[in-house]
Amino acid sequence: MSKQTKPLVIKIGGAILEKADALTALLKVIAELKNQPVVLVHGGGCVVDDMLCQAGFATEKKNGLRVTSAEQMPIISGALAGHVNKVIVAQANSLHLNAVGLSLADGNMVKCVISPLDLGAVGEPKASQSKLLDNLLKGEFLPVVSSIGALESGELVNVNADDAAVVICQLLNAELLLLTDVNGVMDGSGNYLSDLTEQDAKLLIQSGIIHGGMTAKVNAAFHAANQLRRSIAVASWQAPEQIPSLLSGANVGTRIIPELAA
Ligand SMILES: Nc1ncnc2c1ncn2[C@@H]1O[C@H](COP(=O)(O)OP(=O)(O)O)[C@@H](O)[C@H]1O
Ligand SMILES: CC(=O)N[C@@H](CCC(=O)OP(=O)(O)O)C(=O)O
Repeated sequence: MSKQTKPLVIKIGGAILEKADALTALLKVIAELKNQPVVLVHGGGCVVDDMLCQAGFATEKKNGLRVTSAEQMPIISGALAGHVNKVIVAQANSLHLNAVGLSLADGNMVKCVISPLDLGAVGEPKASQSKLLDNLLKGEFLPVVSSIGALESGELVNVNADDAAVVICQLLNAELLLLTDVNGVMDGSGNYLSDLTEQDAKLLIQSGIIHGGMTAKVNAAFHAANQLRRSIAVASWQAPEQIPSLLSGANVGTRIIPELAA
């Protein structure tokens, strides 16, 4: 692995686990990315929905973000940092990817504060220390990171997985791919947009054309794009063979365009 190669953070939504062979297909593409350090950040919202429902909890979301009570945290952390994380790690290791499962709090990578959006035990993540990831990447491991974080006080918090991917990208000054179950962001006619500015995104969110989990994703992507001053791709995990061309700048999915401050 070249020390100069910028790491690539790939975020996958939980729905990939519900589509037979989709995760394996993506992992095979990752295995073929030569000399490219990769960190996989995953969600699992649909698994959390199922587990909360089985435990008798109702699911409430605001703009795609789960309102999280302290009583729900054992189930949510068990689903994301436990079940989903270990399924991905085991599958990656069956393809000899040298995967290691982590959460945001491991190695003090990320510190969280309670989100100001009145969502309960939901964390707003801040990049802290990259040493653990630097060492894992140097050792040619594949870090697989869940979106469970912790407050300075030690309490666990639930972090939206797109926000988790953005903070890991900031931590490593990495490239970021947000892979989801659709080909990108759609406009009001159902056409995929090849690029999206923040001004247009605000209008699409106000009119409800961008809604639910896509709102959280687009907001997270602008946060990253504006801070890193480069575009961020939102594309589908259903076509992982497109990842190499996406990395070389091909028009795949929707590019989230940064506001270029004067
Ligand atoms: N304008 C839009 N364009 C594309 N998808 C949208 C849009 N608005 C809402 N969505 C929904 O957002 C979903 C992706 O968000 P989410 O379910 O949170 O994905 P992930 O789990 O990959 O983070 C899509 O499956 C789609 O149903
Ligand atoms: C605060 C918040 O919304 N947390 C998310 C974390 C998982 C997630 O984001 O999963 P996807 O990427 O599959 O949507 C949740 O509880 O669903």
